[in-house]
Amino acid sequence: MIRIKDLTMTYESGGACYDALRDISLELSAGETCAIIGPSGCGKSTLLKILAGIITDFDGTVEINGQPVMPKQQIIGFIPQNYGLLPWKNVYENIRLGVKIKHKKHHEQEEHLASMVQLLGLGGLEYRFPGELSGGQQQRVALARAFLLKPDLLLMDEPFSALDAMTREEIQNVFLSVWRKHSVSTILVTHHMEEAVYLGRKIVILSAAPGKVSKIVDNPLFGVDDVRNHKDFFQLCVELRKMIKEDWSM
Ligand SMILES: Nc1ncnc2c1ncn2[C@@H]1O[C@H](COP(=O)(O)OP(=O)(O)OP(=O)(O)O)[C@@H](O)[C@H]1O
Repeated sequence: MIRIKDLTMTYESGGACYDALRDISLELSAGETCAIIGPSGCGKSTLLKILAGIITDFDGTVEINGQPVMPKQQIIGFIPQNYGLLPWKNVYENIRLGVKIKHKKHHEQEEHLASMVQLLGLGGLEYRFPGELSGGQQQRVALARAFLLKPDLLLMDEPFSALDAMTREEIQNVFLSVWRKHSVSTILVTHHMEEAVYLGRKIVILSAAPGKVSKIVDNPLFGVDDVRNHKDFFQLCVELRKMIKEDWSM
């Protein structure tokens, strides 16, 4: 379980202090997915960095399975906005990196790695370096790395943003099928309402800066077969957009 209670995070820059996040409280059951949506600059990436253990200076409580965030002991998969690939390592090496760092048994991973490469459409690119890949291909490498790790918590910062519409839908489906197999607790940041409704069992709407929780929606459509073609899916997206428009204009 992920538990965030009264979280406030303040940045200091050029002698000025400002809150990036204020009084955030949120709970996520083990194996749940949560989509976070909020206006630019409201602190979404900051929240993920706190959960990843990259930012440690904050007020309030953040726990993963009853423990404070301890990246050395917990397996946390984090896909940042710039994908976090090492430019001097090829696709295979980048994908392996996470499990290598976590000292997982290597031979067990090899088969899994090969199927992940195929699943994410990276076949034939294994020996290319990140600088020789498109943005969408780099994003898929980052996804493969995170999926292979089978983390306790998966954090994704706009993970599908560089993909064209068709590939995006395909990879969202890949994500869901991997998630169904492993039930990884996942928090993803997105700017796309359809993506939030498709992938988030819970949808958290943050207000404009400093980010506060303005609404938590338990998504009744999460996991419904072929939901993108349901009229309820369109309806929920429209309702949430309306809610956001009112909230963000306040
Ligand atoms: N290292 C930093 N030092 C000072 N201020 C920062 C730092 N990182 C982010 N900020 C500021 O904190 C606020 C929240 O930033 P953050 O990147 O978390 O927002 P975001 O919601 O992810 O934005 P976007 O949707 O545009 O990616 C912004 O005002 C940003 O300028």
